[in-house]
Amino acid sequence: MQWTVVVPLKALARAKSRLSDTAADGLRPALALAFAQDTVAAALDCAAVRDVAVVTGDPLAGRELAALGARVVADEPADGLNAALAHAAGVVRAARPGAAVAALNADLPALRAVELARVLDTAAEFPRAFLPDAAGIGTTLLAAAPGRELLPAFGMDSRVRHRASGAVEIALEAVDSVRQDVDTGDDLRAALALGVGPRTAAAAARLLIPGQPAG
Ligand SMILES: Nc1nc2c(ncn2[C@@H]2O[C@H](COP(=O)(O)OP(=O)(O)OP(=O)(O)O)[C@@H](O)[C@H]2O)c(=O)[nH]1
Ligand SMILES: C=C(OP(=O)(O)O)C(=O)O
Repeated sequence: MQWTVVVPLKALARAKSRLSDTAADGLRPALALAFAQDTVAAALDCAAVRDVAVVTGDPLAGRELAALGARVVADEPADGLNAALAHAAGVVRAARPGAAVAALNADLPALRAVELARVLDTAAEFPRAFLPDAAGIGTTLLAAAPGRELLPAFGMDSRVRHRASGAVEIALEAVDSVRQDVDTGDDLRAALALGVGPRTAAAAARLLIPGQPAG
């Protein structure tokens, strides 16, 4: 099965507020964009991915991610993350009613195409499926097979809420790069240890992160 991956990205100026102790106000927008670029580039490189749609109202992010090959969907109805995902899934399905749709967070800078393919191939066995984040509390990917609504419930404690919604939890080993979202300085250190994409590596080099290898 080939998936349309929907990546939500809020305005860069407001993004990654929980990284404020690691990255100053002036550096966070570039860091958030770098995470999204490395996430989208890896998704586009994935054999199980047909195409990538980024749902964002940020003009710079929209231009940069379109340049990588993503389609940009307007951030409507301006009512938060889950509404934006439901809107984008609707736009995708309006054009291709049989589309398999997977929502993927934009903050996965260590994402590897082969690991994403394993997750999506497993998701294809179920009507709806999700992958918990590295912390075991949230969600990094929610997938809906053709003909199934996405029904996104991202946000606080989304692992419990996605499970309660009937989505099957994907329990794969060795897909750390798909689970390692970056919300805090510790998350960023964990992602750097896994190995991040080139844009995040360059952006992180401008931060002074204890424990980060030099060069
Ligand atoms: N299009 C869109 N994406 C959103 C919205 N809110 C959050 N996102 C994205 O959804 C994912 C998870 O978002 P959050 O954890 O709420 O925000 P964040 O910027 O990652 O981090 P914090 O500011 O620290 O909460 C990220 O990829 C965000 O960019 C929204 O209203 N619209
Ligand atoms: C929105 C989510 O991600 P984050 O950890 O970035 O808040 C989530 O886990 O549902």
